[in-house]
Amino acid sequence: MSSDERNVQPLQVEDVTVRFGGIVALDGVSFTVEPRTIHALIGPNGAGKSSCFNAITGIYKAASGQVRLGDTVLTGMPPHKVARQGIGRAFQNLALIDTSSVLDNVMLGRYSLTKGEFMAYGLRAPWTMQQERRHQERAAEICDYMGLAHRLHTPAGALSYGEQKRVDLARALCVEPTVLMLDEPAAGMNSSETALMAALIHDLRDDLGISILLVEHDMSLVMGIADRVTVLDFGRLIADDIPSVVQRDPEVVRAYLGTAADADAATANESRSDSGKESA
Ligand SMILES: Nc1ncnc2c1ncn2[C@@H]1O[C@H](COP(=O)(O)OP(=O)(O)OP(=O)(O)O)[C@@H](O)[C@H]1O
Repeated sequence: MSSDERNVQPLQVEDVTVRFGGIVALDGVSFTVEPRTIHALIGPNGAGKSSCFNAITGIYKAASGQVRLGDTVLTGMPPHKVARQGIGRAFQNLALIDTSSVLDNVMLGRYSLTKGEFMAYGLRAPWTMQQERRHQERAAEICDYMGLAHRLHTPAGALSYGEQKRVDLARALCVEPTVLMLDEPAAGMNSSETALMAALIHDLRDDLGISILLVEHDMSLVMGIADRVTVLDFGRLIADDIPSVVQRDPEVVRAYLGTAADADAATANESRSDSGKESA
């Protein structure tokens, strides 16, 4: 699957705040995903990464601020319209239909592009049949690129975890994205599977010439492939730079080590109180 010279625009997150009642999940966050870069969004648990992804894709409503793709304001659009602007998203928790074939699962990704044509499909107008064939051919081409050509008609539930991850990615690619958003692509993978995923993300960027925004907890993956890293902590942006600078940023080190130190302290406290119980 070669690059089709997509017009890739910067994705700009501008002063975005997301609230849930009294909780500020995202607090005036701004950063830019430059065209054709691999951009990582990291932070400890509860930092606001998923809220940021959901605000970009229209699942959460921002209390203030806006998200733009080039000159197009995405804020306020429903998720399927955001997808139609060229924002593809793969999910951490695979949401595949186990009993449907790989091709049918991937075709679901085409929905946002074909929305509005379904009435005509129902009436089986000749031009819609041609359209559907074209969509299926494109979905099959994307599956081929993802190494799934021999699995097109296999039920998704019969695939290995690694293959299912690739089906989910193929589905995200079906909206012909200029920005591909990946939510913990290496979650649940061992080190060799993670290395393969890193190579795949690199190839996607290079072959398609698209931008990639990923949330990932695996720091070796992030630092190995990202051109730029944005770090969130308690909903605030604490760093936004190239990986080598972010790694040495004292506030980032504190955010991560602080979490680890707190966890150690909590464990130590628990074992202290447990031993206290035993001796009581
Ligand atoms: N739908 C929701 N309703 C209420 N609070 C929410 C909701 N979604 C997120 N939050 C809260 O917003 C804050 C940020 O959560 P978010 O899931 O965005 O963080 P995260 O960085 O993605 O965390 P993790 O790495 O654990 O997935 C947390 O305090 C969380 O409890």
